[in-house]
Amino acid sequence: MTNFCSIDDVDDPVGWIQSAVELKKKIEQDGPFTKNGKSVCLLFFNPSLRTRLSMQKASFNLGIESFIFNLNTEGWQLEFGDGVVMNGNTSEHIIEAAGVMSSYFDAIGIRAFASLSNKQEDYQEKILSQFVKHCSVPVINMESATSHPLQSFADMITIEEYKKVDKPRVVLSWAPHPKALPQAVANSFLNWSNRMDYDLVLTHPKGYELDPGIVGNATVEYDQNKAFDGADFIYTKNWSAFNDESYGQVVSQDPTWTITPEKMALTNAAKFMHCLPIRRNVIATDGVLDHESSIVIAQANHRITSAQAVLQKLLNVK
Ligand SMILES: NCCC[C@H](NC(=O)CCC(=O)O)C(=O)O
Ligand SMILES: NC(=O)OP(=O)(O)O
Repeated sequence: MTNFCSIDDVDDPVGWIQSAVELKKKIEQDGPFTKNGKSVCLLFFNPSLRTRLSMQKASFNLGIESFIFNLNTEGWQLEFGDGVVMNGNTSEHIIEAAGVMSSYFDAIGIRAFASLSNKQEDYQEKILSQFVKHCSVPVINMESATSHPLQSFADMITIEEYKKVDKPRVVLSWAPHPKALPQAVANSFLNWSNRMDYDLVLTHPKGYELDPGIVGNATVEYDQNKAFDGADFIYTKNWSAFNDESYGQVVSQDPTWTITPEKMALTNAAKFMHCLPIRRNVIATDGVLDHESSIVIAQANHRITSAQAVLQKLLNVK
């Protein structure tokens, strides 16, 4: 056979069906095909560099096969509503999609950013929660509407590695950005940092307050210079407004919040961190990013560490 384009290419269709039934049994008996016999599907509704590649690299390191699926551009448009009459634009319900993928893979990773237009749906985690509900295998959050735990796990590993005192002063600072970005990275950073032994400070302009339940025990300081005083780590991130009146909007692009070498000089020789991608000379200047105190590449490298740790624990592999 040279091609497989139609049944005309099949010399013995009935024989093929019979041998395929045997093949199915053999697949079930013979696996695993990779070192650990496991596979994961990584579903992306949004772009990615680090998450995609670190999850693939971590899978590779563990002998787990990873399959990438860019759902937005390559998949059927999914329906998430219960009881919907699907006579509109959506072609496949999450119930079937999750069921099928669960039958193929041992875990499913999802990246689905916030809409930034519907606060209730975003904070109810409309997409991630439907995958969790309808998948029968573990689901891995690869940045959802409100959180990015793989990032925060990597961030905490990085701080552990670079800290010089037992209880470092860790400052999460808002910085300007031309686009409206989710609160997910900042939320997760606060969630995870609140569980560590940090002197945790949050600084942002008025109007950028985050969910008080997530801010937790962090000290909120509206004066960025005061916040930076004595800091051991400066973790920078932009986020759009969380409050009901201006949810998901850019309410300030104040360039005085950009991280500069002068601001870094206020700290206790702090390390500079950012989850990346970063807009140079908007979030932080070249002078900050190119200085030896910037640990953004080491931080991004720990995305492999966190991904591998999560895959190991979830899939019970070594
Ligand atoms: N996963 C890391 C950050 C992803 C996203 N950043 C962005 O969309 C930046 C896009 C830009 O700069 O055009 C965020 O903030 O949640
Ligand atoms: N930090 C992070 O999640 O990067 P990507 O958006 O490139 O995956």
